[in-house]
Amino acid sequence: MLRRLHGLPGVVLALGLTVAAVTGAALSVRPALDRAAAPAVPADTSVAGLAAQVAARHPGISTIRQRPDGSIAVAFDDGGARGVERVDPATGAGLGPYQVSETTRLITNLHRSFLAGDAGRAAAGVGALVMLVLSVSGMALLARRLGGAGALLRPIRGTPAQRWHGELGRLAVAGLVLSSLTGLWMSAGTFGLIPEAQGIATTVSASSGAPAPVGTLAALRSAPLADLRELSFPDPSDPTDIFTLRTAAGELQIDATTGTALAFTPATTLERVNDVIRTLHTGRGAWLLGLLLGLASAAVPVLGATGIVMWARRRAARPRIAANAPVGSADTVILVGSEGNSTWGFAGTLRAALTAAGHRVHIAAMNEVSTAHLAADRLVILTATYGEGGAPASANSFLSRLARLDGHPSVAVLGFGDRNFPHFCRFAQQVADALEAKGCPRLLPMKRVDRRSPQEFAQWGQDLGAALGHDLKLSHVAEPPKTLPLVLAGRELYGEAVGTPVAILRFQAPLDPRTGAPGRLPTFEAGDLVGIVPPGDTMPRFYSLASSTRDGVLEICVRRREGGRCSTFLHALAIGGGINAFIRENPTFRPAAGRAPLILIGAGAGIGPLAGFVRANMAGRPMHLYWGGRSAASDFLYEHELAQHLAERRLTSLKTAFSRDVEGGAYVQDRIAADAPRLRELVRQGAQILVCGGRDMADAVTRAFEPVVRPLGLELSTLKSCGRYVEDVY
Ligand SMILES: Cc1cc2nc3c(=O)[nH]c(=O)nc-3n(C[C@H](O)[C@H](O)[C@H](O)COP(=O)(O)O)c2cc1C
Repeated sequence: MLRRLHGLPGVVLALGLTVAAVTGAALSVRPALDRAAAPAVPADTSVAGLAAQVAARHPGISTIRQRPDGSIAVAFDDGGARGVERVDPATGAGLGPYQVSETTRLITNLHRSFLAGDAGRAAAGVGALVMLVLSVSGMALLARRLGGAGALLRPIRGTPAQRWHGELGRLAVAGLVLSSLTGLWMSAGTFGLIPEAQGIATTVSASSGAPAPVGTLAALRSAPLADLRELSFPDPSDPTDIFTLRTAAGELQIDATTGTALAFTPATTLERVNDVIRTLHTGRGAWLLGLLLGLASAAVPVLGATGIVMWARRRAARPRIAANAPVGSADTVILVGSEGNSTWGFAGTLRAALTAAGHRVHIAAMNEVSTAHLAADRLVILTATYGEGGAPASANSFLSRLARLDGHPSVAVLGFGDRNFPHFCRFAQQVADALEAKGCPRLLPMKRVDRRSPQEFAQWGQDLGAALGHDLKLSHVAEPPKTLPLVLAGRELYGEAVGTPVAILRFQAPLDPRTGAPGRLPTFEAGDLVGIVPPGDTMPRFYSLASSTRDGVLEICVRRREGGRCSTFLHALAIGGGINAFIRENPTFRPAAGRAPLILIGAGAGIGPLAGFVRANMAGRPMHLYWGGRSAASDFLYEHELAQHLAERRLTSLKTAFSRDVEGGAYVQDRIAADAPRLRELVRQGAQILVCGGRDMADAVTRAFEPVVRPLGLELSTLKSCGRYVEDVY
């Protein structure tokens, strides 16, 4: 619901909102400029003083108006010479005609009505309402992603579009809510939806003698100029006409002959509210607020563009459920909990494999769960986890609905998540627990898939097949990747002597066959993943990238595994040999922005992305690398390059551990334990820790790191949840 409220309306109205916001941002600068240009109003000047000075020059003066920035405009009709003039509040001297520039007029009209009269004004009002809904629903969505309202200030992870959208959104939300609420109010006022402020009409009788000089009128002499909004002069042809002085407090009628106050009509509450709202919307009279509101509005085009990118991606990945077996006839029901939609893709692969094996399969979102679903023989649940271990969008009402339903199918739950989060697949665990508590027999123990690993999914498929009594081959290829050809340009081989053959492989784009010029590499950063599909296979294997596009090569470290189809293929590839590959962003595994130190920890081929981060560290940010191999003589990957980086200060320190060396014989976690005080100091300075390598090594590093941070009153789970301890583990 929230997403529907936020997504499509935002995309459809992005252009209109951008026009309103950009023009609003442009107008927001005016109050500050006007204020800088407006002459200062002297504290001791009275309305009478200024009126006398101006009246001496303009006998046909009709009004003196003070704008919120303090500038004064005088309207006059001096026997045919009519006009509006700006005057100096201190001397009453003319400062030239008062006029609004054509550009300002155009921007104002665009802002208020899209240059389309009443229809445009109504559209602007609707725009304000949409902006309000988008701001509030956007914050609610962000809170849900980050784990609740209390987590709204946490670092935002995801693709660049998601990060920009979230970061700018939370910076701008207060300004946008204020602008849209006040805009909505003003718009409602324009269309008479807010009752007009009804001043109490007072009938006064003024004396009809000769008017006294305006500078002598007592009621005007006692009115400070700073309070003036507008002073209307009496009509010279009507001897009984009066002066009307408007201030924030109300309206004062003044006898033109005696200068006495005849009646005072205080401003109504509604008038005061309107005043405040106008100030809050325009920043007139509050230039700093105006500038802040302008900044918030300036974020709208970026929010619109990133929002459209996110929406388009989600749409492209949206499940297309074709030929779904009716729930009543299905023996197997698959329920999906997803937010970013990738889990739907896995569910589609599972459904295809089960259908091929002769099952009748119905697939639906977890939020749709009903008694009919629970009447099937078996229920398979695939669900992601979000925020602080919470439910994804399509499953957020599942647990409460389930509690009200009857039925006991046998169940298998598969969680999709990311080990970098402190609550890995926690929602899937909650679902499995709830089903067990309900008395549903377990078809399989609950399993977890880390970062959409097709291998882990395939493994689970084998287990499910075994439980069902037939083969189940799940080869999941997330949205068929568009691969591009690459050719092997260089190779270094390590570790053969110690039984861990690891190759550093460097690929380039093939030469353009027509021009012979070097082809272009796709865009990637160190730490992103390259998917490589080995010949005769459909399932890609993913390798962490050790280089970025700027390095001019695509570099990976590949350990050859016994029976490993892709690693064997890559190790056997001759220079000039080709592969088909595609890039998958891995935005969670990147050095955070800033100059805080980085602690890079890896073992074996896990050094790849870490070496890439060091290579890119031209700015000399403090980087400390801990790396473990087997033998310094055989598998010290990047030895020479790292030595050079140390000399160039791209790398601050390097600690290695070689497990098979006679001297030393240590693992990377031993180095961490030995260096605890130094590492603790780095964490105290705000260091981010990036770990890359095998699961066992990562677990050992976690155990070694916990005592490092505990004396600081920190838990690794806290560091993980704010992106300061991230793992890329296989
Ligand atoms: C903002 C955000 C929060 C996440 N929170 C968690 C979490 O707390 N625990 C977890 O295991 N995975 C977490 N993940 C990872 C997702 O569950 C994982 O990427 C999943 O495969 C996404 O599936 P979907 O595309 O179907 O939504 C999070 C991902 C994002 C983008």
